[in-house]
Amino acid sequence: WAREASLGAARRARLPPGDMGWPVVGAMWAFLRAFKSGNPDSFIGSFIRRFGRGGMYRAFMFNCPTILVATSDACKRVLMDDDSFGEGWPKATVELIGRKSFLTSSPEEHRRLRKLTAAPINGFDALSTYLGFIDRTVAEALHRSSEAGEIEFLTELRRVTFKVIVQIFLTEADDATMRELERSYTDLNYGIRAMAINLPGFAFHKAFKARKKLVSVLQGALNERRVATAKGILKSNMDMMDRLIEAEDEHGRRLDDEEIIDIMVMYLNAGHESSAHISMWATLFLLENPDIFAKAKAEQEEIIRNIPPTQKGISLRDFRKMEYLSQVIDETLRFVNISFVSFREAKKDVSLNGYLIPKGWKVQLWYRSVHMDPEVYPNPKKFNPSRWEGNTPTPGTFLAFGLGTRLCPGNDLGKLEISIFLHHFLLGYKLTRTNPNCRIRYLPHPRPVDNCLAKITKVSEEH
Ligand code: HEM
Repeated sequence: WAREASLGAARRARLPPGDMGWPVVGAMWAFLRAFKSGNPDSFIGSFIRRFGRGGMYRAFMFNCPTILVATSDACKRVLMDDDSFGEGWPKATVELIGRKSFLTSSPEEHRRLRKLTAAPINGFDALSTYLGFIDRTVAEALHRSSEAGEIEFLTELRRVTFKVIVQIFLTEADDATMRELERSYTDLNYGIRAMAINLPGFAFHKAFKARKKLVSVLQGALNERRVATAKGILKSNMDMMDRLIEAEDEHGRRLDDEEIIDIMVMYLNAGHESSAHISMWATLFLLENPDIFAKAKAEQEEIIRNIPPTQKGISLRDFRKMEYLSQVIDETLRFVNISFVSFREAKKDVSLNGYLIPKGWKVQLWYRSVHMDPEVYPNPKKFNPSRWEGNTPTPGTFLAFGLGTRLCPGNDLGKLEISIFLHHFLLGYKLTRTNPNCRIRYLPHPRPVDNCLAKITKVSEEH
């Protein structure tokens, strides 16, 4: 109320409709209740019901006055306007991912570091470099899982995608380091969308301890690199940590340890969670829809038939031929909404759709609402990969990877990993869930609470 009052009557009258909720907690209870009840759309639904379909609402969330934006056009305008909007992530996310990561860097620093880090993970050449490693890692993991009896399918997938991102960022990490990092990331993630309450029993507290462990492991790796460089030990292959150590800005300034570590913490996290979750969901949707499964499998069989006998494994060209599989993945991304919301902050007073977004207020971009809007996606609750056939989405309607200068730099890599996993799965394996009707938890990402307990069985001898 105090934050609204300080705007003055004229500016207050231009705020979008909404309600600041209960003192201190604001709309957080309603948000958590909706996500824990298994019906996350009921949160924005309650604003629509009370204040109309305008798509912009005011609320108090994560301890800040906030404008919720839930239409594709308004999301696009915020995402494309870097002069008016900067990053505005909640305190918990910034504390856990790192104050010197992309989440808080200045626009110039962000541009520079993004260029440095995105080039080695994107584009034809970069992806060709990783394809063989991804292919082998996926094939081995599926084979191992099929011999292991009951497994947590999601946990196995997270191990696969984590191995890939560690290979790119920290090539020489040994198994013990990998395991330590992996365990800490599980705890870190559970705190990322929580309130920043650093008291025992709260998700943030455990996550903060996990961050400390991650920092100490990465600091150890960084120290080793610096010692090796000082001794003049040269490596033949540079990984991302080497690139970050070597990087200089136009004044010759290098990144300090804290900056390198925060960028690594961010990339190692962003680079494995989403790909693993989407691989799991795509597999489950394929199994629930036998006709879609059959069509996707037929496409993969056709691709395999056309691989020349001299070629080992699949190539990037084969991956580009996976048109229907790409539709299955896009539909999974739309349907699951792994990044259901993104956060910005107004750098100045902004007028949008006739409403005021006051300077300093947070802006939440509800990607989930855009993907579930029946005017954008008819029958949105139906999993229908064919809706993507011949359909290039208009900008702002498909936000699975964001948009604008913060567009996900790992979008192609993520899709490649998911495609390779599904390629192997469709051709050679079957999955039987232990609890097919297991409850779904929506925070921090949608997943069955049992992490998808299942048995994987081989159906083809070729695998
Ligand atoms: C299916 C897989 C993935 C999904 C759905 C996904 C989704 C997203 C989304 C929605 C954003 C933008 C957030 C915003 O609007 O501010 C984003 C940013 C980001 N993603 Fe991804 N991502 C995926 C895979 C990856 C991979 C494989 C990597 C690493 C190689 C990665 C690294 C990042 C980074 C570093 C950012 C921050 C970019 C910036 O602020 O400039 N992501 N991702």
